[in-house]
Amino acid sequence: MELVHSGKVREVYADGDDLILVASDRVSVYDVVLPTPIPDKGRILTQLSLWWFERLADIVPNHVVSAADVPAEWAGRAIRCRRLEMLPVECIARGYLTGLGLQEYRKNGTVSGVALPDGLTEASQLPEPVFTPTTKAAEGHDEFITYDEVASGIGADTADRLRELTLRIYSRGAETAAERGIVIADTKLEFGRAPDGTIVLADEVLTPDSSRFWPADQWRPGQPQNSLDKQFVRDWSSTLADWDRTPPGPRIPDDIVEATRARYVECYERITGESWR
Ligand SMILES: CCOC(=O)Cn1cc(-c2ncnc(N)c2C#N)cn1
Repeated sequence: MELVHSGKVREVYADGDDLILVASDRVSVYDVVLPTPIPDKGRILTQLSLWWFERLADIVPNHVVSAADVPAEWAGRAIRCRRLEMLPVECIARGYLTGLGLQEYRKNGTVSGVALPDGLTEASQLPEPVFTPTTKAAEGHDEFITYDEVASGIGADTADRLRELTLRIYSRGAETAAERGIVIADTKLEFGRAPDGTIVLADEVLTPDSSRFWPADQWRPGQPQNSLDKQFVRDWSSTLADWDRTPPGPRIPDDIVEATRARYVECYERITGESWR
């Protein structure tokens, strides 16, 4: 099995015509992968992705071949996927304004070329979810691109399909999560094209690594929101006077590791309604 990509929190292997996506227990904050694993994080987020893939199958086909037919050492945290021709667009849907989207809005009043109402602030809910695609930058941060730039790159029909699918998947996810007391503020999806031209949902879907998960009962527009999953690590890391937020970063204390693991279990249990075994 050949390693074809090693990311911050995931590896991708080639196995014949398939790929194996392997989620690690690594956690990344402020774009730095910290050296201490969060036990079960990879398994929890993989099982959450699989739960969403199943429930989104009426909207879009997905790349999952098998969650069982993977090497034993990766059991539960790897997915065998069909190899697609990946579309070079990070398909982001935003229901709330924060992060780079808020920065863009404060500069231009738009995000990815989409005009937004005046007077929005940190964590404002948008009148309706917005498709704000970015490029897949090889290095550094992804760059916002407009819908027209997407269309000129991959064709208007495909761009339209990606926007429609991204917004429908986000809305389904956000509505489902809201019923469970979780705000999914935004999410990043990736799609590929199957040999017959079908657009297929790939990558991971609606996880706390690909999306912002906020506790709904603490939502207060006008201030940065607590991350449901990463806040303990963020708060702890911000108390470190002697860490300049460059790799490798300091070891995470046991209590923060355990509290963070518990939050990933909570995300899984609240979204799926199933207890984590
Ligand atoms: C240099 C960047 O490399 C990666 O991101 C690796 N990567 C490839 C894929 C992928 N390639 C085909 N078919 C797929 N189904 C998928 C998925 N998911 C995902 N990440």
